Amino acid sequence: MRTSRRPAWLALEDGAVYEGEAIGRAADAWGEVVFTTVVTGYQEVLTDPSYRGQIVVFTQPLVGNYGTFPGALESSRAQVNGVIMRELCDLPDAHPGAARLEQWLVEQGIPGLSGVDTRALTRRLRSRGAMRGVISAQARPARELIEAARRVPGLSEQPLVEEVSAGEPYHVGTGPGPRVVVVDLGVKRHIVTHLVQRGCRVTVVPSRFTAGEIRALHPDGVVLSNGPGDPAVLDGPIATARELCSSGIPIFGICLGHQILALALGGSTYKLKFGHRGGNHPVKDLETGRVFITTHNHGYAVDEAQLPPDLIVTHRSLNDGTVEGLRHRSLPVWSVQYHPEATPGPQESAYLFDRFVGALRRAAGGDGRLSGKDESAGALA
Ligand SMILES: NC(=O)CC[C@H](N)C(=O)O
Repeated sequence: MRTSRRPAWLALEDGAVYEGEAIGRAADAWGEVVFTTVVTGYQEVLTDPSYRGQIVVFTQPLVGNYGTFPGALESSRAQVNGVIMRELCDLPDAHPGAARLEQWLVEQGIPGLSGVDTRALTRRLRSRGAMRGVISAQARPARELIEAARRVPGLSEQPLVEEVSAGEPYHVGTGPGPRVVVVDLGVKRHIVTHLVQRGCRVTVVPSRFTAGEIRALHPDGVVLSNGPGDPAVLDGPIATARELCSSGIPIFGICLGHQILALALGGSTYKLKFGHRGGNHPVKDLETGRVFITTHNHGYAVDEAQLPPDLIVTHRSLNDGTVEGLRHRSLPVWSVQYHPEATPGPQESAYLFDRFVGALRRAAGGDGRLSGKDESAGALA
């Protein structure tokens, strides 16, 4: 059972203040306050590096009810700046092999609030947009907290990708399949797992790696990973992606990687009002007509009105029409804005990994090298 019950507050930059109980690490936190509609998978959300710089509100009212597990981690540690929920639900004592969420939050150094009216908070974030905010368990005048929220740096002003990217390259998988370099902009573990499960030998490289350093690894294909923050400020990865595209290497961009590809090829991105975060977003694959229920975590999107003529929209959100997938007309370059690895969420978009790895296999199986031409583009389309 939880023993301490300390009041704590969330203040938003628009002047709203919500009261709850302090959970997790006893410390103040700040960040962009966003909500996710996932029902399960709270630990995957909290360890997803794309949430770096953000305080995450769960709309699901009960969080913690199946504990925490090492297998649910999307990176080596919790990445969010803070967490807000309606009820921190105690794990039943009899639950085998699991640890309590609150203890895990303390160990991971994540401050949070429970007991918050998350329906009212979510409605506010939906109507006014994602906002900067602070969490504090220190009794202070509301005005001070609101002013602190207004001083929180924006996502574009923080070196978030550098903070979460691997320091050094590492290898995963010894399979006989294609060699894939994953550019770690804040990669979720399950992206690598999906590649390894399909026989790939994966090398994960830091975001600072240049196109030349990546090509020196002789990859059959490159994955540009998900990651935190504003894609438009990432000059280094954008330049790397541009050079890789022109070299004809097959590339699959996921979420931040999708945005980087669009920017590298002459497109632009914009910030969504409150973003897409959840495990229940309908997306239509425009080339097959099928609709998938998908996992999302993005606050930015590719601007369809500014799309260069070489990029074709392949997937679209059925909630708000945003671009959710792209491919290049002639280069073997594909991307999706959402998360085919899911975790948490429905697994039905894993077909995108099949298509990518299948395209790499076919290209390598022909004349032994990758052509980079229409055949593989068609295979993934
Ligand atoms: N999951 C991601 O890769 C997120 C991409 C980007 N940081 C966004 O918020 O849109």
